[in-house]
Amino acid sequence: GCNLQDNRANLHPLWKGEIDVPGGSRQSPINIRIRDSVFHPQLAPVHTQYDPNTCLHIWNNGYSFFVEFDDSTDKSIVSGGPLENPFRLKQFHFHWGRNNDWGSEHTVDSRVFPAELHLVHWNCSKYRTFEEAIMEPNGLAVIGVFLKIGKQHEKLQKLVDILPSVRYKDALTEFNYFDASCLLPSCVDYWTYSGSLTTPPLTESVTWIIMKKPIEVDHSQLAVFRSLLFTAVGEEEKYMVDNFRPLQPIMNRTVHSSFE
Ligand SMILES: COc1ccc(CNS(=O)(=O)c2ccc(S(N)(=O)=O)s2)cc1
Ligand SMILES: [Zn+2]
Repeated sequence: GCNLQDNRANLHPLWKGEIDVPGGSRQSPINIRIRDSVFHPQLAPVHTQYDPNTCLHIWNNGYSFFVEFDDSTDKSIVSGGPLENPFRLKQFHFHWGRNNDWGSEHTVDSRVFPAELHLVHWNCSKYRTFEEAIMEPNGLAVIGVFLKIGKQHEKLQKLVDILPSVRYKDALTEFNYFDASCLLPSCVDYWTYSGSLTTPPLTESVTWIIMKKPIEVDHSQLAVFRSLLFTAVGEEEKYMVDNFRPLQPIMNRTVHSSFE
């Protein structure tokens, strides 16, 4: 968006606070302009090795629902691509809209998708804990995967079926044996750039890896996402929808692609 947008536009409906980080030079999400991306032949495929037994639980944190993993060992990691060393999987979550016309955080040549998956990993070679890593410039690696409406995603259904048990903010339920690699597209092509968390604390600590190809889910699966609530038990119910951050200026960043 242009800089002339009035500052009301920068008050997020969800967080009620400023969502521009003063002095932020590498904020996310961004619009990926394919013709401006630079092919980097040295960018190897990203390699994920996820152990389904490291899956712990699922919880509603009031922004999205998070599936959290045991990150006390190197059992579930991502490596290769733009990463100098392996990063441990901490959690994955999604962003989606109130309808199928929008919902993703990143866009590709201004194309919006109905939802976007984020697989969050932290640099266990350089930092001791996830909480430490989120404050550091190369502390996190987040794989972004676009969702489009199509055939039912069979492996996702196990997750969709349990969502009613985390309908309210702060609800948590046990969730084990889930292989997160089933959420990755078969095509290995991706874009990568330096950015930030898209929710508070908005720290500029993320190496983003955005997969070129979306995965398909059917409309009824996404409809269940929209049945979740931002609000806790007893509060006036607000449906968890439109939990995406507006596009941020690219500033002087280059998006690299792993493909020509
Ligand atoms: C002090 O402890 C903590 C622990 C965790 C957080 C934020 N949670 S988080 O790091 O998992 C993410 C937030 C936003 C993400 S996105 N949409 O960019 O992938 S990931 C804050 C403070
Ligand atoms: Zn996210």
